[in-house]
Amino acid sequence: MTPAARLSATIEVLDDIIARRRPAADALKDWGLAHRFAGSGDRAAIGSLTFDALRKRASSAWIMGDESPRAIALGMLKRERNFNLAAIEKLTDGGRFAPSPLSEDERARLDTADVSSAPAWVAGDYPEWLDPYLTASFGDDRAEEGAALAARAPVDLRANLIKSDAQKVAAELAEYHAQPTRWSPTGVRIALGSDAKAPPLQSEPGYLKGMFEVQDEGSQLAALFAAPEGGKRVIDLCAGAGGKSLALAALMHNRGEVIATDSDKRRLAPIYARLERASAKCVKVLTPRGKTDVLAEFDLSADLVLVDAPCTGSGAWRRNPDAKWRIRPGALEIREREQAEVLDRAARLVRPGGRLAYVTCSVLDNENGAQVRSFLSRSKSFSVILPDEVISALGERAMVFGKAARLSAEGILMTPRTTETDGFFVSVLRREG
Ligand SMILES: C[S@@+](CC[C@H](N)C(=O)[O-])C[C@H]1O[C@@H](n2cnc3c(N)ncnc32)[C@H](O)[C@@H]1O
Repeated sequence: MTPAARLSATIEVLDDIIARRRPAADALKDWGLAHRFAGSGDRAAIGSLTFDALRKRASSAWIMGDESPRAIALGMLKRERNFNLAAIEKLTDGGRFAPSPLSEDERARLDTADVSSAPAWVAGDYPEWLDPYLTASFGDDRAEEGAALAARAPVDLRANLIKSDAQKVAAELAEYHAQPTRWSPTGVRIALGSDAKAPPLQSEPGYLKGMFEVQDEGSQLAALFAAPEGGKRVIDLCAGAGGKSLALAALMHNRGEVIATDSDKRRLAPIYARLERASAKCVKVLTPRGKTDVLAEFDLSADLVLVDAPCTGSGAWRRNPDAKWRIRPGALEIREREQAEVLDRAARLVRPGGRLAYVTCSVLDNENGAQVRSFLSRSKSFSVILPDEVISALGERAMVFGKAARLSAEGILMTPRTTETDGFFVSVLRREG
């Protein structure tokens, strides 16, 4: 396909996503099924154009004065891909399979419009209704924080300490210019090229041998800040596909036990293959069984309970940009209720003197600081471990990290703008002994 035909396809896919409120992955899959002539390179290119357009949806529509899929795609070429007017005209020359030529108005806007006078939710590319929530988290910095959440994310890997380390993984992936990350001692980062194409890492021998997993640096830091100790009992209450369980097991050097469970057995299913590949032998998976409490025997027994809570995922908008336009106020309320429930369940499992680490990949205070404050008002035997103490797990990097991240009375907030990670909140609480 020509670049112009790929742009036409992107507009078609965006139309499906926006008009029918469909998840981007479903719309892209259906487009591929209906256009079997498109090769894998075409699909990847259309996918990255679509995700770029979704990242910059509000600001692209703003500069074009139009919210149509065509306007969003054209605006994105200017905002995200830095195409000048001549380059965009070349893609819209009206040729076979190309989008129709630019109108006078489109030409003028692509030439001169910018977001300098736009409201914060436009400059920060997030839904208008979330503006008060992001103001609560970031105040006057919300447009810049939003813009950083609307940028592309690099690919982050976590070296599996059971089999390897960050230096070895970076050397193994030298062809992709992999570099150790700034904060996480287990992190390795690969920057994306200008076309946003990710390297096929899951076919790498090092991946197949369990040397590394794909995991954002912020998620790695959340596991590190939870400070699991070898030889102890750790419960990963919301284990999902096991990203944190694997990181915890590696930090514990496979000593002690990590009990991984989740309320949804379908989400847990991929954990088995991942544990096997990583040789994470200290992880025991407990599959939920109807109404039976599979953790009943563990009350007051855990040295550490990790709650990687169900959340809006607003901290991961860089990786999942259609989620930010699909989220609704009702969904935020549901997540808040689930978070409170899971925190209360976790509290019952923590032994006296043990710890509870509460983690979200959200930047909304309702899901973070407010949730912790509300938990503390219900659970008088817990108190927050000061963030300065928690981040000391970073050793000599802690001081600089403490200046970059937002530390509050409840915990630590990382964001793409401040720590160059996904948005993650971590609060570590101790039960009195
Ligand atoms: C953020 S995801 C977990 C991601 C996972 N820890 C990882 O690192 O890959 C949140 C998980 O919480 C689970 N969940 C939601 N409510 C729960 C509850 N009441 N008890 C246990 N798990 C719950 C969801 O099924 C989901 O898998």
